[in-house]
Amino acid sequence: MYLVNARQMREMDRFAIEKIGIPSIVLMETAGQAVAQEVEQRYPQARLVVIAGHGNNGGDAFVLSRHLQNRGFAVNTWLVGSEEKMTADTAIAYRALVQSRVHVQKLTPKSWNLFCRELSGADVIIDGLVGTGIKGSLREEAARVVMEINKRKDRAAIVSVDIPSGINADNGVISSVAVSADLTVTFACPRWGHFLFPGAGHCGRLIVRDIGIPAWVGEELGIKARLLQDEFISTLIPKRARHSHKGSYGHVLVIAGSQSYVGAPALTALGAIRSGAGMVTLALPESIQSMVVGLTPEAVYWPWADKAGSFAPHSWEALRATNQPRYDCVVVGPGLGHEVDIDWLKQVIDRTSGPLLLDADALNLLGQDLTLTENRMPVILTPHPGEIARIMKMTVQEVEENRQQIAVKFARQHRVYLVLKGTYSIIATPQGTCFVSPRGSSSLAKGGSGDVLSGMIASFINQTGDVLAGLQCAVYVHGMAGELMDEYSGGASDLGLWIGQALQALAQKDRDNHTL
Ligand SMILES: NC(=O)C1=CN([C@@H]2O[C@H](COP(=O)(O)OP(=O)(O)OC[C@H]3O[C@@H](n4cnc5c(N)ncnc54)[C@H](O)[C@@H]3O)[C@@H](O)[C@H]2O)[C@@H](O)CC1
Ligand SMILES: Nc1ncnc2c1ncn2[C@@H]1O[C@H](COP(=O)(O)OP(=O)(O)O)[C@@H](O)[C@H]1O
Ligand SMILES: [K+]
Repeated sequence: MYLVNARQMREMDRFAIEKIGIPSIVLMETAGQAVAQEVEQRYPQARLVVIAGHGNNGGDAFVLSRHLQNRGFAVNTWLVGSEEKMTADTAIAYRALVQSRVHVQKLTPKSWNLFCRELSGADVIIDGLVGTGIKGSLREEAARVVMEINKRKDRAAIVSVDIPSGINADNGVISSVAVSADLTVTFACPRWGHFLFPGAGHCGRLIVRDIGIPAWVGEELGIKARLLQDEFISTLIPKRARHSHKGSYGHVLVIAGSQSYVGAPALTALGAIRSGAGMVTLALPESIQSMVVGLTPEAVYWPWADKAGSFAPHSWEALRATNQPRYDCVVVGPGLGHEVDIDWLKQVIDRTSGPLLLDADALNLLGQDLTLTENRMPVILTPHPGEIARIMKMTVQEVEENRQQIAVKFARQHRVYLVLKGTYSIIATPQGTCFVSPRGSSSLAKGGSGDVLSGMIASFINQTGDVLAGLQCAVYVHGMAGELMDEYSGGASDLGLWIGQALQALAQKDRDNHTL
């Protein structure tokens, strides 16, 4: 499913109207009807207050008000704005509502108290004040209305049309206030503002409804961002064959760990093993090997020269041995600590082959010289916002406010695959496309979850035989596993169990899709 900004959504609309010939009023009617259906299904017999602005977001609200009234709901509809400023379609939707003998009240200083009383009597408040057309921060009257809506949050369900009013659909920024919705019903495809914070935190449950715009329009318009979904990921999950052996599922090499971070390599190995890797070799500083073995008996161990609990400067020479097996994907970084230097990393990069994933401390080293991976492909970087901020010499806040742009630009410029972790994780490719995973939970906001993810990525790259497919599977399944795990008690080392459950659920979905 495509993920768009406000301009791209307008282009999609225009394409549907001008090139396909769907009248704009039909799009509005379908959008309004879709929200009405969602409300009817979820809140039967609720007393409703519908709030409409004079833009097209308000037009959708007028349509849904008419349909819900016809369905027998008690609806009070308020216009916040003026009839003169209505768009052509909104004016049509407004006339149809009035001519259906529905009374629409206009918010004025005189009617303010009545408006507040009606809000207090509502079971459901529907917010059609402003949608993707917002400019800057909400004007005073709209901001006051939003604050009144939010005051009823405990007593009424709040449903936003398209996007909660006050959120910038391009970047999730809230300039002053925004509606805090329980349910948001959007149309055709989601907007970036639904997945970027702080706006994303105001959407509640997000429903995307088809309004008749064909999916291929996104491709026609060259939209490069997509939201990952169960249906798509379930087709990527590697199948297990009865007639197979450990070599069938790839060999992951993890070069990681130090005395202070004994668990990190074990968690990376766990991520790989619990997501189906055939073989995992752990290259560790010699002195910590005996401790890690107890944590991961499935791995093969490769002790490298040690200096005070970290990799010794020349430990990479282990890679010189001519009889070393071929590794299908190499992960470098988890728990390396600060003792290894950039020359060590350079040697490791130059002397290994196949897909290379740099995580954690390897990313900090890479920040000193971004040309290190220039001659190596494919390279995967998995920074959290703090790591990419260090690499790019920005603040974490700057990163968080520009997640999409930073991920896409960095991946393109340095020709790497980049996973910008966090809520919600973004996968960006060297070709400039990007994918957002809606999956995840605060159960993952704990040390070690990222180590598990790097192992999962390597394992899925090997099993799918494709870097992008491997990344998509790993990020998505990791997030799903987090959702299944208890938010409080689940730790990174418990993820293994939930990875299995997530994979089973996706595999079942794939089977269902192939059953007539
Ligand atoms: N394909 C789609 O997604 C469709 C979208 N439609 C709706 O159309 C909406 C976009 O319509 P518009 O482009 O008319 O824009 P909106 O209705 O979202 O916003 C523009 C209106 O909001 C007011 N406004 C803008 N900034 C404001 C601020 N800071 N404070 C207070 N008021 C402000 C403007 O004066 C104008 O009246 C979508 O959000 C959606 O609800 C539907 O009508 C049909 C199809
Ligand atoms: N609140 C959250 N919601 C969704 N995913 C989260 C959340 N917190 C953390 N994660 C995910 O957990 C992982 C944490 O990685 P990272 O910060 O590198 O941890 P560590 O280095 O301790 O292993 C990332 O994949 C991130 O996207
Ligand atoms: K809205």
